[in-house]
Amino acid sequence: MDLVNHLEGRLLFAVPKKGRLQQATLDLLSGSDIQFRRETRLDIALVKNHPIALVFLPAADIPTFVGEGRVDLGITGGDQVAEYEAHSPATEDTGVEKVLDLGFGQCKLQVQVPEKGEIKGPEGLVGRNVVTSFVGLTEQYFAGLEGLGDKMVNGNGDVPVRNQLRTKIKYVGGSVEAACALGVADGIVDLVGKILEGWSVIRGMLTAVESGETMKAAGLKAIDTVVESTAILIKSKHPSNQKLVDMIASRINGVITAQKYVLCQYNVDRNLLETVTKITPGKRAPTITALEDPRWAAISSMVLKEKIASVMDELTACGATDILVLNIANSRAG
Ligand SMILES: Nc1ncnc2c1ncn2[C@@H]1O[C@H](COP(=O)(O)OP(=O)(O)OP(=O)(O)O)[C@@H](O)[C@H]1O
Ligand SMILES: O=P(O)(O)OC[C@H]1O[C@H](OP(=O)(O)OP(=O)(O)O)[C@H](O)[C@@H]1O
Repeated sequence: MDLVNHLEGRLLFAVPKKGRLQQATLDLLSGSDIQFRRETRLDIALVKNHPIALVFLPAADIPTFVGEGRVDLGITGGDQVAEYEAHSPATEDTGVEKVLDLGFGQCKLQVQVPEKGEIKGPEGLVGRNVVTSFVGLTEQYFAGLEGLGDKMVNGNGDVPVRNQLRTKIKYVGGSVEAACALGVADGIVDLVGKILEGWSVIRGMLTAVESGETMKAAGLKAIDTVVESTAILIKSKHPSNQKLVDMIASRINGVITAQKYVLCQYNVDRNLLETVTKITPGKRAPTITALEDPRWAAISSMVLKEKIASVMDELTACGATDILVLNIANSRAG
């Protein structure tokens, strides 16, 4: 099939073609009932049930395609958007707009140095060699450290900040963590992932901790954070079909909300209504239904998944009974 001729009239939606964000993105599309079949080796897939074409691109390239208005919508890391913005400042027609934070792909872009080396803080890297895949953000960061922060304008004959920096910043496309051991760098600026740790009894919620496995394995330690990131849905300044963009954003938001919340149902003596509704206030307000026994009421309320165990403990302690927790398949909120 000549795919290019089938793109006419379709909203172009860029999704990561590989890597850490791909599976969660595909799960979101499936939860949003965006149906497609991707032919082997093809980076464009036509959506069967909407006038949309998915374009599979490297996460790092998605902000450029969206920012230049070649693609209407995209899912990528907030770090990639920040990097794009560091070297391509937005104009009236170019640049990306953030639509939704998607919550997955949590990571931090950090300054790292050899654990056993002499450099203790980021100032120790000024004037030295730094290797990264995020050149724009790293230049901005060291410009700040070197006191060049307010001279970052490239136009009007100003010397680009890159040429004024004393720190030498070099680009590599991957395996950044090897640069110090190989003698190419004194320090690096690289991503450190976050993983869900599990239930914290102390905090009464699910907690995420830094993974840092790659960093530790390479004998490095983090000495500062340049940017924190999660996956985001972005759109171009003038999308070809704003109505469709709104529909997709609303569907994706529904899936994310459904993943974050559970529905908690229980019965309670009406005298306790004021107390228990403070424990389960819901997103807007809890639903209170009358029971056959006029002294009792049934309550139904959305509760953050990460808090449900402590909420159930509190409800039980207050005298609520028949507490049920149900998963939410999908949702739409106002
Ligand atoms: N360890 C990690 N934990 C969580 N999220 C990460 C991690 N590493 C990267 N990410 C997120 O995923 C995005 C894509 O990174 P990833 O390395 O998977 O891309 P890729 O397209 O496979 O690139 P490459 O070929 O350079 O590895 C990053 O921009 C970041 O937002
Ligand atoms: O904190 P961790 O969970 O160990 O993850 C961090 C690593 O993940 C990313 O690399 P990736 O594995 O995508 O490969 P790359 O080095 O080729 O970019 C990043 O660049 C780090 O090297």
